[in-house]
Amino acid sequence: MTNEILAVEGLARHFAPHVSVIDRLFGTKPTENRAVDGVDLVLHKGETLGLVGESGSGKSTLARAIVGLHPPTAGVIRYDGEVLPAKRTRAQQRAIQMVFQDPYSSLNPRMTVGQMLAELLRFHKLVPRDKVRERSRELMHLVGLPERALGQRPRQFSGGQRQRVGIARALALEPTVLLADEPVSALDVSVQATIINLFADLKDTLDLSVIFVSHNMAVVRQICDRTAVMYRGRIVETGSTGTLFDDPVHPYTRLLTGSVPRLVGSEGPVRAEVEAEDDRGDVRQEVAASAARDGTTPCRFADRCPSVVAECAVEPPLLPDPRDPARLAACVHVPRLAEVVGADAEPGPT
Ligand SMILES: Nc1ncnc2c1ncn2[C@@H]1O[C@H](COP(=O)(O)OP(=O)(O)OP(=O)(O)O)[C@@H](O)[C@H]1O
Repeated sequence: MTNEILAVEGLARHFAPHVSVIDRLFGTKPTENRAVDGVDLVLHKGETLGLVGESGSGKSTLARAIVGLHPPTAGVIRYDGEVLPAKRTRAQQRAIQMVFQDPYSSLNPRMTVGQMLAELLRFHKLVPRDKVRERSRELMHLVGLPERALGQRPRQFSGGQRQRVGIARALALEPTVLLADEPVSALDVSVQATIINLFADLKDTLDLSVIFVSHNMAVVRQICDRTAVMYRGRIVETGSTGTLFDDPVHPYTRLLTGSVPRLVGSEGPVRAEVEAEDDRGDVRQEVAASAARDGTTPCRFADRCPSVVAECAVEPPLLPDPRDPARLAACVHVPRLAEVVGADAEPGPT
């Protein structure tokens, strides 16, 4: 008996390299972009899992792969225990839906909201034809928009209202898993809270399981049960949100979480970009030299890590079993850090 709704196993998504004029001139071979490079992750039923990391760490690519927009280079995605095939059935497509950062670019500007919803409901045969209007009205009610919104086009809405339309469109397909990719980062701060609250309400009302991708640590801290930290295509730490934020063990997580105000719901500036203090240049050079000499791959964070040591010339293994409820971190320091922070294991979500 498992309470997992989604599991990602060894997932990779690499992009072909961009060959520049300089590469052509000098005959150099650019390397492929390993945007997602061996991710193991589980999402439990009814849980909100935060996915954090700075820009370019691969969060959106991972989310898009899960929803089926990017075919994986390697690995599998399981939904309710079943491996999802390359070509998903309509029911499998419906089960995992995404809410995008910029709803404007994902909505057809020429169609009214009513037309968009009717098209989806009819295509997926979710309600009898004569019930389409009624279901559309229900969806407006669910996302807090008036029924008259059905007659309006995307440009007639404010940013927050457009995001509500984007959410209604995702919900029209009756998903059980919702991936929200930076759903509030394009909105005014005053509107962000209302959309966050809407997500929390919908999750409870509709019994959804949610992956919430965000730069905004304060929001993640507020709404996510567990959090996974991504760095250069890999998950470097996972744990229950409270523990991970209060006692981060991976140096990257420490920087990421330390760079934001502790106050939940704070409207202060939040930075996801982190810079390590550069006082370990000699060690970094030593790590790079020894990796080159021995043909090893250094830890991906070694070139920025404030805790870098000689052992970082060898990349730490991927996180162990993501089903382990204990907090996990892929770092050579973690056994030592874990000793310092005390008992590390904690019960997983039920
Ligand atoms: N379609 C694509 N083709 C080529 N490279 C891509 C594509 N999509 C993403 N990438 C690259 O993959 C890497 C990860 O990007 P991704 O958008 O997944 O990161 P992210 O963590 O979501 O960043 P952000 O928070 O800024 O959206 C980046 O180097 C990006 O340039």
